[in-house]
This record gives sequence, structure tokens and C-alpha cells, in this order.
Amino acid sequence: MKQTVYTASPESQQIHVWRLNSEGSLTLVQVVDVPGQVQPMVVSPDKRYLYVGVRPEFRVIAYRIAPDDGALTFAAESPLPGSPTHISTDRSGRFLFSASYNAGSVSVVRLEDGLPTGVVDVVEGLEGCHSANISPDNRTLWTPALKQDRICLFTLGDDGNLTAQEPAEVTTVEGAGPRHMAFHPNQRFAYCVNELNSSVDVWQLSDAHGNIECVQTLDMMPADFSDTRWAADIHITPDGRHLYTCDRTASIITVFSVSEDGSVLAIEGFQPTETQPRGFNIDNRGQYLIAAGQKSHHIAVYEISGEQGLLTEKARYAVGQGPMWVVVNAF
Ligand SMILES: O=C1O[C@H](COP(=O)(O)O)[C@@H](O)[C@H](O)[C@H]1O
Repeated sequence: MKQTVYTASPESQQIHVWRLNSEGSLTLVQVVDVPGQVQPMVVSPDKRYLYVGVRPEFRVIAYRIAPDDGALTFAAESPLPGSPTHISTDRSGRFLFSASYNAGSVSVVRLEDGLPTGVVDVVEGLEGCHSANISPDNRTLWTPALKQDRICLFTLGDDGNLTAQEPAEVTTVEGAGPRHMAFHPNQRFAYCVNELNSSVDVWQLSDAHGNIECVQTLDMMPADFSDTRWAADIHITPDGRHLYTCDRTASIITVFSVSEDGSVLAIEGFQPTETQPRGFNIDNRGQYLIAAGQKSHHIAVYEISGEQGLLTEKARYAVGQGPMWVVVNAF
């Protein structure tokens, strides 16, 4: 398996393309100058395209991924109705979702043969909309509205339209600020990191009776932390054994172990990392975690090891200015 790491640096308007070597080092393959501030990124399910959200002229750009070394070439672009805070696709690669924090909306873009062709639906009234996350069965779009302490649930239609589900939302405790999500590979649980109180909620996905339930809430900060809480990202290893979150004030990654069935998290440790980690990701083998420091302008690679999934720093690299998004592709 060959793996490529993409990092987005909006302040210098660059994507850095790296080869992830088997021992955890990175080799720079390409630096792409993006026509705008590039923030969220996602790879298409068939791994042929990297989609990136750009501002101040709000749009999604599709880059074709070279199958040999992961290098990027421009393929197409399509306008978006609001600033792209987070982008993702459905699991069949027919639709792209863009969550906009400032517009308070989520929009759906149709993908034809992998290329974005225009907006097919927009749902407004989602204050502080921070991400859009399609469920493992490709049916339900989980859409956290950070300023409303709720995660809205939409059914994705065949035509790309979003319809409020029954129930239409689940709520967090007041002031939590739901932000980013990850799904367990067993498809039974979702985990949401809450930005404003730096906690993690474990959501049991819909059972036979359609019930969705929060089965655990965990404080992700060290006991002696007393500053402003400012959580950002969350990812789980492909085997579902280890979960990670980050907090930007403390500049730490919190390491969790996940119970066999996915229902219970336990904190295993805290890893100091790059200053103001806003985005990180895990490679497809679950061996390495790559974190971006928005204020250090570096990325760091950590090895994930042992039963506890603790992190050991392998290397750090200068990237562009203000890096905030990391994506790993395997081919
Ligand atoms: O995490 C955060 O995200 C929001 C939205 O970010 P944007 O890049 O889409 O503008 C940001 O405004 C907020 O301050 C920050 O904590």
C-alpha cells in the first residue's frame, strides 16, 4: 500500500503533497499553489480526486490524483453558497456536502463522474454549522450546529435532497458546541467532539426502533486544565481500537481507548503537539497520526503503538502558513 498525505495551508494558499514512508517519515512530492485560501479537504471514495474548499470566492475545487505518486492536477470547480468550513462526500461518491459555519448552512453538490457540477440542495438555519458526516449506511447526514448545541439529522435522497429525519436532531448539553465527528467501523457508534467544553459524546446509532442515544460523555482535558477550552478535531483508527481528539488552547492530543463493542471510551494519555492543532488525521493502516499546528506552521508525525495507542513523535516538517487540514490517501 502506498500512502499520500495532503496538508492545506490557507494563509499561504498551498497544498503540500507528501509520500508517507513505511517508517513514518514524509517525502515532499509537490507544492500546489491554490487560487484562494484552502481549508477543508476530502478524497473521493474511489480515490481519484481530492476535493478542497476555498475562499474568499466560495467554491469547491477538484484535483485529479496521480495514481503513482499522489500528485495533483486541477480538474474542475463549482461555486458554493457559503464559506466552506468542512467538506465530505457520501459513500457512493455521488454527492459532496459543504458545511458553512458563517452561513449557518449545509449544501449538497452533485458529483458527475467525480466532478462537481453544481448545488442541488441547501439547508439553512444551522447556526455555527461545523461539519457534515454521512452515516456508514449512507442514509443519514449528521450535521452539528455548534451554536445551537444540536446535531441535525437529514435523510439523503436519491436526488441529493436532504429531508429532516424523525427525530430531526439530537442535542448536547448546553454550551458544548458539537463540531466534528467520527464513526466506529462496526457502524453502531458515532463520536462527536464538542468545541466549547472540550468533551466527547458517544452516540449509539439508530437501533431497530429508530432510537438514537448518547451513551457516554467524557471530559477530554487533563484534570488540572483551567484555561479556555477549544477543541477541534476527532479521528478513530481503522480497527476502531483508538480514538484521538485535539484541543487548541492546550495544544494537546487526547488519546482514548475504545471498548470492544465501541460503546465506551477511556482516556489513556495526553500528547503535547504542534501549537494550535486545528486538524489532524490517521493513516489507512492505523500506524501513524499526522497533526498540523495552525500557529507553528509545522506538521508532526506520531507513531501509534501498544494497547493504549499512545503517540511517539517520529518527525516534524515545515509546511505552508497556518496549516489546518490533513488528509491521508492510500492506493
Ligand atoms: O473552530 C472554529 O471554526 C469557526 C469557523 O471557522 P471558519 O474557518 O469556517 O471561519 C471559527 O469561526 C471559530 O472561531 C473557530 O473556533
